[in-house]
Amino acid sequence: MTTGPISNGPVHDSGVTSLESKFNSIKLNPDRPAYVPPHLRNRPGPPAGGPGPTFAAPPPAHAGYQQSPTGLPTPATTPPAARAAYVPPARGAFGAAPTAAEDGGWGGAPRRAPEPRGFGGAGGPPGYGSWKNGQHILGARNQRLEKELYGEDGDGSQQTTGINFDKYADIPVEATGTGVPEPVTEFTNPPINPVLLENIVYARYTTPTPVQKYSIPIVAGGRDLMACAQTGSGKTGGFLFPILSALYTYGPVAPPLEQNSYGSYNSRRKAYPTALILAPTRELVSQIHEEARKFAYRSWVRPAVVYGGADIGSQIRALDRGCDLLSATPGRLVDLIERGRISLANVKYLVLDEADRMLDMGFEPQIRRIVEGEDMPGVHDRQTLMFSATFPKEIQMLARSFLKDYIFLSVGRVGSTSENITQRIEYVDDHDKRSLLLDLLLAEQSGGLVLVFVETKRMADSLCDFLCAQRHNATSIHGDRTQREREAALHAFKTGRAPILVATAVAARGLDIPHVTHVILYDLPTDVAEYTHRIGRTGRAGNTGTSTAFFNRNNLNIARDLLDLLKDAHQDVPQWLVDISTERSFGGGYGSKSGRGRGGGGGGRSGGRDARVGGGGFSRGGGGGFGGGGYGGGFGGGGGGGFPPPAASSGASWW
Ligand SMILES: Nc1ncnc2c1ncn2[C@@H]1O[C@H](COP(=O)(O)OP(=O)(O)OP(=O)(O)O)[C@@H](O)[C@H]1O
Repeated sequence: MTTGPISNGPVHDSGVTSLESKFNSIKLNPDRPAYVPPHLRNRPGPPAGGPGPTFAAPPPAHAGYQQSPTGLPTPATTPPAARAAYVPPARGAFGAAPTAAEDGGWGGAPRRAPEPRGFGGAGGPPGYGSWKNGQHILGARNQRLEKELYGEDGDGSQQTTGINFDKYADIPVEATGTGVPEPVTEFTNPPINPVLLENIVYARYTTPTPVQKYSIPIVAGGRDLMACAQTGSGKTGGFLFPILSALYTYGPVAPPLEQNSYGSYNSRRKAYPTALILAPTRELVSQIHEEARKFAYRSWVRPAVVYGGADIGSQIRALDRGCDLLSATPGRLVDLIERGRISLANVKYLVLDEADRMLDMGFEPQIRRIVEGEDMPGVHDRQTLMFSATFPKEIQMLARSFLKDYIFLSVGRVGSTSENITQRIEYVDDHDKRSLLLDLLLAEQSGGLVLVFVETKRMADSLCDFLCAQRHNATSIHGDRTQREREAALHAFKTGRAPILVATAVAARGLDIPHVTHVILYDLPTDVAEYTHRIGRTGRAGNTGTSTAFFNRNNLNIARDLLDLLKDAHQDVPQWLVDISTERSFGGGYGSKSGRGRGGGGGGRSGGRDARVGGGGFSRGGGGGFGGGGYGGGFGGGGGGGFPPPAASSGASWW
């Protein structure tokens, strides 16, 4: 290597001097009414005092709660008797308890809930339940399916919680908005439906993470939610748990009349999901779908998934087998809506996962079309939930049009990274990056998987080729690879056949891959929020991990935000980064991507604070601009320099 990287260690004079000379030539220029849940709105007749839905007695096959031969934990939380005639408790935030959700009960006499799809009720295949005559009929246990969904103890297929999992409890949480309910402290009934509790036990979750503790009662109380919580801290459960719990309690919603006018489905059957989860990448929606399958086990709810690049015919056939909770990428969803295969008329729960990404320039028009331009119920007739680890203020402001009187939840310090990740920043010029990468791979001791992020598809290919030529088992994932190739690459990586994955931003968000111990940012993104998501592929669920970011003069625009983020996460900060950032601060010029800079939108780095709350608490020199205190402030002022979404995110093709 001709120029060694500058390490994070103590900075010697010579290092500073050489850096100064490096940068010398650089010009730094740059009392609410009782709540009626969405399911129950527009129902004729008051449900007051009516009996709640009952769970049918479980079939004998699983009544005894035998120890599963798969070695899965045996649910001890819910004795069978409790499930046999479960009546949901009166819930503070809800109005009267709902009546039994009998067939036809949702929308008045002419509407009729569909018969349990395909499976014929209690006699359905093991593992799949149904809803009949207002009763939730659990499917029998299915050992093969349990093994598939939950893995076996120690088989490495599932993310296990790490030594720092309990420390999540110490993370400060801020919930703002009106009438924030008390968080739950445990997975218990109430408020969680017993069917879901069993599946949570199968998944070996013992304690809810902070975002789950808050989201469960918030969503159960009928509220909209914007939740900002660190990467790997359980946001998926944060939306799946309360939604599935409600679906198990209240049962299916009858499709509109058009569907049933002939008493049976015609050949062009339409899916009417009750819950819709939108996420930016195919791999992420697949992952969410797999999580949904885990927690929908034995219930009446049929999760489904649609995403681009895969055979649409088989996705349509899968929709025909049931689609109550749909995970989708926006493009394929629009396609299926246009083909008349999916209607959003029954959507009661809308989730935007990675919401800031879903609402940036690349996706926002599609999202707006799906939410406002099709047949989805309006904002007051559905619950809308948004989740991300980062939430720039400008995106929060944009998001408001999709939400009603929402609660903003912030888990952890301002848009912060998890302290479970040891973050290193190395100064390295472009021509030395390959050499440093090889050094890092050689020094890799953990035996874990290494994820290497690059900025372009071409770079992903060429770096992967280079690593293979250097006898490293590497593979790559990016937007120019076919879906089959992408899936094969991910599989090879997960199983350790190719323990190095070179990826573009397509793998930056949401992916939860066990045993990723090191994330290397070979190229730094232009935006610190993206940095947060990329390094967040390690250090998940209380596990520890390391990230190494390669920094050079091309990354000056991110220097100050990076510095602040490292400090917030109590990381070692290289002195040269402090120097560069200081120089930048006084030199003026480089616009901050985050809105944290001068004249910024009054926001935190990645927007970990409720944009409705004025005062710009996390703003540095920011203009406030959101009403200056209290709620409901206007969206005036703000100044420039806030958060222009990264140019790169104006479309998906770059990844
Ligand atoms: N209560 C829990 N107990 C144990 N493990 C959990 C719990 N909740 C979630 N997990 C596990 O933690 C891991 C991370 O969860 P998840 O993928 O939902 O994180 P996330 O917050 O959505 O991350 P990202 O911001 O990257 O999307 C997953 O493997 C999940 O199975």
